[in-house]
Amino acid sequence: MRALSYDGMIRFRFSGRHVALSALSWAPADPSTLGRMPASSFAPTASGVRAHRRALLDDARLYVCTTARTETGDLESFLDAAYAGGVDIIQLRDKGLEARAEIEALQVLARVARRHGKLFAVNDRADVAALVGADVFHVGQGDLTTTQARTLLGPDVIIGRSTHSAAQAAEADADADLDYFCTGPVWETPTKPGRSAVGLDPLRTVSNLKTTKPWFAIGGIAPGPRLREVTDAGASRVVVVRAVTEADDPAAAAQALRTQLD
Ligand SMILES: Cc1ncc(COP(=O)(O)OP(=O)(O)O)c(N)n1
Ligand SMILES: Cc1ncsc1CCOP(=O)(O)O
Ligand SMILES: [Mg+2]
Repeated sequence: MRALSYDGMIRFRFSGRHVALSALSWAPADPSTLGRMPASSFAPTASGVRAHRRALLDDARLYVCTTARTETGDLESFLDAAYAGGVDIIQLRDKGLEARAEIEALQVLARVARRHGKLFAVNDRADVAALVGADVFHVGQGDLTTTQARTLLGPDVIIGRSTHSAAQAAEADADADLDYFCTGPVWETPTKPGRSAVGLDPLRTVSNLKTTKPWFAIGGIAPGPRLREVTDAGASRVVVVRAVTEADDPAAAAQALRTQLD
């Protein structure tokens, strides 16, 4: 592996292929300070990368998480269809993948996202997010702290967190190093077994908080009455899994959700 400096970015060459680490124009932290860096240590770079990603996040309405679709072998065509149908952000969320397979699937996702001028996200693993130059990194309540994630990824990566109550959402909104948060699961879902539904009330509360950050409702959302309940409760952005990943026509499913959200 060879590191090359390039226009303020660092590219690593893996067996002839380049992976851009677009977030790495910041000074790496002293490992002894890991977990104790103040938010102000992470001034955005002058690259414009963060501003561009933030602008795309601010406009985002529809966020999809997908597996690597190993059984069907149609990851690239699925991603193309989902973005073409109006999905703004796609996250690879495949708990069964080992790191190398995850990186390979993310390289496909990165390529398709670039083709569409959209954002792509990595779940849970900051090392993987750094290696693939992720636009977005998502953490749950028990994952890395925001400070730990920022220390590893730098200022340009969009960071989001799952919340399961209005109190956690308020805390996320007040976290200077977080860019967005998600609240749910609104309904119980087989996609996140063991996580109880929070219902619509937290959405109403969060909506009344007049939060400063973009936030998404998640969990059991589908086009039609369920999405209407969510928007009536005050959410204007949603994350879905099955509604798009299990659709016969993912582009049409995404379009149906987008039309209802816009
Ligand atoms: C966009 C988005 N929202 C919520 C989650 C769930 O994150 P988490 O609670 O950490 O659960 P896992 O996905 O890690 O099982 C997410 N991944 N993405
Ligand atoms: C990852 C995650 N976290 C909370 S709910 C959920 C899954 C939502 O999946 P679906 O849209 O299929 O109900
Ligand atoms: Mg997680």
